[in-house]
Amino acid sequence: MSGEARLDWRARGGAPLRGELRVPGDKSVSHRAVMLASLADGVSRIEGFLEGQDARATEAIFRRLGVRIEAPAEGVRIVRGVGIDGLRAAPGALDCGNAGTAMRLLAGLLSGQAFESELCGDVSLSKRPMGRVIEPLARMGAHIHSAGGGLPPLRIHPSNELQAIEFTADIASAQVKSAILLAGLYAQGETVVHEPQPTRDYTERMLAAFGWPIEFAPGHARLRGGHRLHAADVAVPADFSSAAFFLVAASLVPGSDLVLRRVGMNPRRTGLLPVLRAMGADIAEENPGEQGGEPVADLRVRHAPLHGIEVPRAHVADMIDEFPVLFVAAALAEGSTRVQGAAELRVKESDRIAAMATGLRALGARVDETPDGAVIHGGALQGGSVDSLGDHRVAMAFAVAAQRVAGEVRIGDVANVATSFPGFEALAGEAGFGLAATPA
Ligand SMILES: O=C(O)C1=C[C@@H](OP(=O)(O)O)[C@@H](O)[C@H](O)C1
Ligand SMILES: C=C(OP(=O)(O)O)C(=O)O
Repeated sequence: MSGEARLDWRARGGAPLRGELRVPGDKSVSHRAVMLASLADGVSRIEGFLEGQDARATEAIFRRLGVRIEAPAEGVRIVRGVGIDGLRAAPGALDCGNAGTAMRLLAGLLSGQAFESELCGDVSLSKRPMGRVIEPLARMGAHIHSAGGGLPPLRIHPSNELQAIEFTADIASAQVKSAILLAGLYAQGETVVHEPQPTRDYTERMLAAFGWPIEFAPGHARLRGGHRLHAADVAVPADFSSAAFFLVAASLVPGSDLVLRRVGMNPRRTGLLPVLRAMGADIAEENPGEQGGEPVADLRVRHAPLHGIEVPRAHVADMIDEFPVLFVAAALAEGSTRVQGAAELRVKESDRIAAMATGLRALGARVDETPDGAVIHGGALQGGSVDSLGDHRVAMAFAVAAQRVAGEVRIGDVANVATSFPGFEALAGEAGFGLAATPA
């Protein structure tokens, strides 16, 4: 989060990736579990909670808003819900750290409260667009003021009563959809959201699990205000987006054979799988099951030569956080890979198209950037220095690239990996990565 010492990595090819591992809990599910458990009547237990800075930022905010949350063991939270109208004002700004999900979902949820609040974030979050939630929430009657140009910090003034809207989104964003649905809990009438492409549906699924009447199908959701949430236990699956780094690394490193245990397989998250398979990857889904209402499976990945493809636009929203590591797979594949329809990557924790293109070029790759994607020409990479720009997924993607590089890759500004994947270095090292932290 903001203010932490800068850290770099030195990464180089290690051993083939072998064995079994379990990546930490899903970030999207962890944020939502704390939010809904806090607003529920009764005591909820969350297991598999992500002990990463993003999810902990949300947890800390709800504590400040008057919710008692105990942490009896790693990954476990006992949340004593205060009821749908039980939050109380907190003095000073509520710090969302690096988490866009926290800020956008809270903008919706706090719009429905009878008190004023302020949301702030770190340097990266302070550059991310909030107009996409401010504008529809204003149509519902919310009063949100941004510091300027739709950027954080956001000051949310109480409004007398929110009115439901029917909203047709022009960007595929689960955060925008969720902000509107959470405001809709407090609105008069029926709130409806239509999306240009279906996005992750955790808010909808979890509202249903906490007993709020909601109708949803891919690309559409509708609910009415005026109900109550009932405490529920949440078992958070392992985060597919964290597993993705190992799926690509094991595909790339000869001799690898790795099993990733109990990975969340919500179809709105697994778009990378058909794309990697179309590139030649050997990934098997074993022991399919269900955990906390979400599909899960063990993923067994073995080394296989990859070749370039045109990434179908239809998969973009379902793999939106996996593009940094997909760029790495493409740079080490045979032939070229084209990514289109992914302009959203430019407004994540960094401009992920520019960050990946610049870093891959520093390692000798040819990458042609376009406004909404890139053409990545595959080949061999060499050692060099890259800057993650403080973006956790860019940092981990380059650690993956280094496993197939002749020479050392120095990766700058990696402390934010702890936002989504605490313990990445240790887990990656156990699996066979050559990776060491070094003070910058
Ligand atoms: O709703 C969520 O939990 C998220 C939605 C996505 O963002 P957008 O809604 O901005 O696409 C994703 O990139 C982010 O990591 C988590
Ligand atoms: C975009 C991401 O998260 P957020 O928007 O919550 O910062 C991410 O984790 O890749």
